[in-house]
Amino acid sequence: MSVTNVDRFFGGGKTLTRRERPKLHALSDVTLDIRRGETLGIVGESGCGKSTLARLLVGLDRPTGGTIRFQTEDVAATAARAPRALAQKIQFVFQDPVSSLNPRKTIRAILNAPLVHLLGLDRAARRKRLTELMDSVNLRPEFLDRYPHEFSGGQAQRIGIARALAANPELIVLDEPVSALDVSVQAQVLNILDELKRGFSLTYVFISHDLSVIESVSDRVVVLYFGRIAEIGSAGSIFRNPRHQYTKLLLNSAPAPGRRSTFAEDAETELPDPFHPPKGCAFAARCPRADDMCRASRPPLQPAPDSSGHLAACYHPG
Ligand SMILES: Nc1ncnc2c1ncn2[C@@H]1O[C@H](COP(=O)(O)OP(=O)(O)OP(=O)(O)O)[C@@H](O)[C@H]1O
Repeated sequence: MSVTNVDRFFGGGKTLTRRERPKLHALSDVTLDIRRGETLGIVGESGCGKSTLARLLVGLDRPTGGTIRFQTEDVAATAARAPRALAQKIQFVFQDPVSSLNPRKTIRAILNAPLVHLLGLDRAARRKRLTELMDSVNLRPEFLDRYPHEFSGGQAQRIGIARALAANPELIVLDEPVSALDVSVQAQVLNILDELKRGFSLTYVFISHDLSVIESVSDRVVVLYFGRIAEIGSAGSIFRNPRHQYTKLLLNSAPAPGRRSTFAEDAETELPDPFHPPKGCAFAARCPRADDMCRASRPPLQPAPDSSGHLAACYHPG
């Protein structure tokens, strides 16, 4: 998937009395590639645009600028013209496992829907696939006739994962898939995701505000700050050698190893006004190294000198 110069703002336009309606910049100028077979982690504190990006990647929303292509197709155009074809390739797992499942439907009905509507399987093929799906998320087939409220959070999230897997997608976007779960259950779900990824040659975009989760699952990591990419690189490089001062601050304030803390607890969370984004670096007001240049102009994403593919939008990296 290629995301090129993507913007998403909300609001804008004119009121009835022709006054300018303010524009909220949720995402600005986001460019990144998602490579086949990788887990791309996207991390950032609340309000930085993670969920907005997730919705754009799966075609639930369309960018106000820029393009998102999956293989050769424009995601927003395919979502409008052939949503089922898109859903066969790209799936989504939500944060809140229980409320993302229809409470009035049994698990069998929930899992059957994509098998009928996306794959057009006959009854015998569906029965076989249902057993395989339940098995792949370590749930007993007897559970098929139960309702979502009868499951624990971890079990419900495994059903959410089985539902995403049902149509044999190539890419799964997981938006905070373990954030609502207890830590012990998180590990279980992360292990299942890892096994599924290898077993079915999947590609994941894994969104979380939790540094320790992102560190444990990602091949590459994107750090979002205030709707822009602050830094992107291999997980090893980001966690061992962060270049953006924002990432450094986060890592320094998070206890390692097994850092359990998350952004909201660690960093001061006051962000610039999203209706009036600053001219320069959005992190300048919080940054120990900020100078006049940082406040006057926005630093572009620039590669590290070691040609590792690690980019940071910072005038004073490293
Ligand atoms: N439909 C919408 N209308 C107006 N503003 C929106 C809408 N969706 C998101 N926003 C705004 O866009 C910004 C980014 O929100 P988003 O939900 O993508 O952040 P997030 O990083 O996922 O945060 P959280 O982890 O709290 O969900 C926020 O300022 C949010 O208020």
